[in-house]
Amino acid sequence: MIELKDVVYCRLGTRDLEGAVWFAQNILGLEVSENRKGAVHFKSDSRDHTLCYFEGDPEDQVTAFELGSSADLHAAAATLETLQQKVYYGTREECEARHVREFIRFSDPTGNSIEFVVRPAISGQRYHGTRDAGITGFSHVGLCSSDLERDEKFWTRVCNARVSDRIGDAPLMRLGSIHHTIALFPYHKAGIQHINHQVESTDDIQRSTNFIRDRQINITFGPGRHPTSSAQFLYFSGPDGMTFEYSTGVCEIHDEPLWRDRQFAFEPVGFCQWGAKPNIAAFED
Ligand SMILES: CC(C)c1ccc(C(=O)O)c(O)c1O
Ligand SMILES: [Fe+2]
Repeated sequence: MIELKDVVYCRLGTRDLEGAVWFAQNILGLEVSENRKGAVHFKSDSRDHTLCYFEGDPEDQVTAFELGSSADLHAAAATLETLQQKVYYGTREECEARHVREFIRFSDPTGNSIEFVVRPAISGQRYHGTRDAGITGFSHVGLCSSDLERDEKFWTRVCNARVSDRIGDAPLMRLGSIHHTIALFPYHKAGIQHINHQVESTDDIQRSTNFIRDRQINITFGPGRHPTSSAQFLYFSGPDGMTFEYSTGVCEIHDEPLWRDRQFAFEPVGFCQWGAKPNIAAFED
C-alpha cells in the first residue's frame, strides 16, 4: 500500500505566464515565493510553495503528494511498475526546482500526471497574500476521472485514500482527518478539475464573492454550502479555464473505524444545500 501523507502542490503550464502570475497574486491572493526563469512559485501557507505556474502547455498539469521516506518512494515506484505504470525519476535539478529531496512522476489510470515527493520544503515564513483573501492553505484537488470505479480502486487500494462520501459514483477521499484531499470528477479526459484553498471564515467567502464579481471574473458555482463536507464554497475561473475553489468549514473525520461513506445525488442538491447551481463545463459534458 502506498501511504500518501498529503497533497503538496499543483504545477500548471501556461502560455501566458505573466497573466497567470497576475491572477494568482491579485485575484486568488497567493504570494510569490520564487520567480525563476519560466516558472513562478506561490505560497498559500507555511509550506515553501503549493502552486507553480510554468511556461508550457496548459494541458500539462501535475498534482503532487507527499510520501514518508525515500524507501517509501522506491517501494511506491516498484508497486507502480508492477501495475505497468511507467515511472519517471526526477533529476537533481528538477528536485531542486521543486524544493523536494526526491520525486517520481507517473500517470494515474485516467492519465493524470502525478508526482510523489519526499521531504518537500517548509519555508519557516508565514504566508501573506497580496490581497486579503483570508487563505489558510492549499487543501484539496479535484481530479478528472474517465472511469470512477477503476480510479477509486487505484487511490484506495494501491494508495491509502479512504472514501468519505460519494456524489453519484464520484468519491471524495481523505488521506488524513480532513474530509477530503482528492475528489474524483467524471470527465472524458485527464486534467485537474479544480484546486481548493481553504479560507478563514464565511466573511472571506462573501467578501471574495463581491471582489471577484466586481472584477468580471467568472463565478462558476456559489456561494453555497456542500452537504458532503459541510464547507461553504465559491468557485471561479482562472487562467486557461482552471477552476479555483475557496471553502471554509470543511469537516474532519476522527471516528475513523466508525465512519461510513455516505451517498449523495449527482445533481445540484448533492453539491449545494443552499440551492446554488453549478456552471462548470465538466458538469455538462
Ligand atoms: C464539485 C465537487 C467535486 C465538490 C463536491 C463536494 C465538495 C465538498 O464536500 O467540500 C467539494 O469540495 C467539491 O469540490
Ligand atoms: Fe472542492
